[in-house]
Amino acid sequence: MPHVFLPDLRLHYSEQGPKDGPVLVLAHALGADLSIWDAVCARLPANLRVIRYDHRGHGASDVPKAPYAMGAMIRDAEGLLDHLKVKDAAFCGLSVGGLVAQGLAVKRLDLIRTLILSNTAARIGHESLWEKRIAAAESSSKAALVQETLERWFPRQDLSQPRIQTVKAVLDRTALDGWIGTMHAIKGTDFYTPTSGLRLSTLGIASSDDASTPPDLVRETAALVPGSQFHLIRRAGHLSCVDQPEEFATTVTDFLRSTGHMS
Ligand SMILES: O=C(O)CC1=CCC(=O)O1
Repeated sequence: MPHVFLPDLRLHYSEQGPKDGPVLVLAHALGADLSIWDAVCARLPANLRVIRYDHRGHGASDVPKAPYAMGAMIRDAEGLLDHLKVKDAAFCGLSVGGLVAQGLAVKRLDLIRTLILSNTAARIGHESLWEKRIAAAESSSKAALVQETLERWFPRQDLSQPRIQTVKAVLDRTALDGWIGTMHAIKGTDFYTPTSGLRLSTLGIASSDDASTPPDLVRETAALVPGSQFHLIRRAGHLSCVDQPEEFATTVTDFLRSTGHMS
């Protein structure tokens, strides 16, 4: 799988579809990696060029020492798209990936033509929440961090289900520096004002059982961008792309067709 060599780290990414196809970029959640999109990617139209990447500190990207800044995470996405000479992409970010999506759209509107904000918000949680989570991650075991994350992301679900065990294996592999470093980036991020200034086609996707970024929060975030659309996925928790990949892929595809991003 390829890496792009950015000034301060190597970023891992993958591509599928024709090089001259309309581009969809997928950015994953905290502690995860690009594999959380596997089931969605298998259901996307073949004429899309789909680019996924691992945030710094995650997957097969390099793991700088914590803490990270949101500005650095946005620069990573910017560096990847510049390296691939991509313009006018649709950018779909889930949770912290959605923060990167908003920040990149604000910074480089030439790169992003269409925004998909999945299970995310202009601000995710309060500083005190992230301080508590960082302190807990620093003092307790990695197993405890993974377990409480799974319980929060997949509420009332049997965690032994194969698709959840696959996510668990990813979380188990994620470096603690990557996880904690990214929590610091989320803690300091509030995009309410910059996102309110965005003018581009935008879709918010929320899940009925997402306690981390509840439907009303996602709806309010998408509504910061005039003319935005909103879709609620039922029977899904924070990782809507894992819980309901068919509906996720259909929702994204229908939206991209409705905006003229793809045929
Ligand atoms: O861990 C959570 O509850 C939610 C979350 C925040 C950022 C992210 O990617 O997931």
